[in-house]
Amino acid sequence: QLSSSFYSSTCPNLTDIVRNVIQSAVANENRMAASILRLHFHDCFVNGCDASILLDGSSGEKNAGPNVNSARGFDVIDNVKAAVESSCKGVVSCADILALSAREAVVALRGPSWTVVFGRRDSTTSSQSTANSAIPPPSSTASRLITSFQNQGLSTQDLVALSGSHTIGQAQCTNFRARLYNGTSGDTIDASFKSNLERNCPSTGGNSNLAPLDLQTPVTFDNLYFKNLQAQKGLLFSDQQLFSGGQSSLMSTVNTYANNQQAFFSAFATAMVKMGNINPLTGSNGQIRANCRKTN
Ligand code: HEM
Ligand SMILES: [Ca+2]
Ligand SMILES: [Ca+2]
Repeated sequence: QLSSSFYSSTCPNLTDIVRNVIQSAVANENRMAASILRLHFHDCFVNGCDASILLDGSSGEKNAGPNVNSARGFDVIDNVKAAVESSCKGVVSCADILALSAREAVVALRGPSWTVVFGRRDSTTSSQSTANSAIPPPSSTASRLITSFQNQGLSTQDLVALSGSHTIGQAQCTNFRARLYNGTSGDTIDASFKSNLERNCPSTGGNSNLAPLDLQTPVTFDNLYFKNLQAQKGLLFSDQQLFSGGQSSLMSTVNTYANNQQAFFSAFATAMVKMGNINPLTGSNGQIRANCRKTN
């Protein structure tokens, strides 16, 4: 029941306002597009797309394992919200702002566009424990990834398409170190790719050192992520599992997207709309937060 025209009378310039703020944030730091896209994912997988991840508080989602010292871009979302509030006071939810910002972030790095539907409302709670259980870790096997996406109503095609988000952005050493030094059962990482990663990710220390999720084009939204997987050059164990985890439907979907960027773009757009529809608060449930970091 979300709708593309939800704000057409109450905030007719919403798209332009959000686009301007996101474009300038991405121009200032290309990686910010990736960080904003990831915030929308980490919101939607935890009690639906309700801006729960944006609430401050040490017992909330910001301090959950997948987010602490990792999720970023909250200041940019504050700037988007401030710009929206100055034209359309009290009408646009933080959850809708995040969904629209994610699309504008992808478009800013030359990725596909899609129609964003609106009408989500904001939660009054944030669940650290649900974030810890619902967001899959980078050590996930293919079957764990399938189950975790299935729990959100997302298919194996959606899993592979949405994982294509890792065509942009960075990951910290702590999230791929085990592959380099401990060896992960079933891992198939390319040997020279592995030695290159070891240079900036030592066996101890350097936990927050960064490596690009797509070693070829980390600031362009394209299909090279899938070609990397075919070459055993996915950065995270979970990335490589899509091609090498023994699930033939995942592997063949990776091949399809590696061979046809348009097929990836169209599946990504479809999957982003599906993800954005996970369990929204609507009608009189929840609220329109005045400040995305706090309940009213
Ligand atoms: C399939 C399961 C997934 C796993 C296990 C996973 C895991 C991760 C990890 C560990 C990082 C690096 C975080 C850090 O080192 O601070 C990361 C980054 C990222 N993830 Fe995922 N992710 C998954 C799916 C997704 C999805 C569905 C999206 C978006 C729709 C997404 C978007 C991103 C982006 C854009 C980044 C880079 C963020 C930045 O540079 O700030 N990921 N992911
Ligand atoms: Ca949420
Ligand atoms: Ca790329």
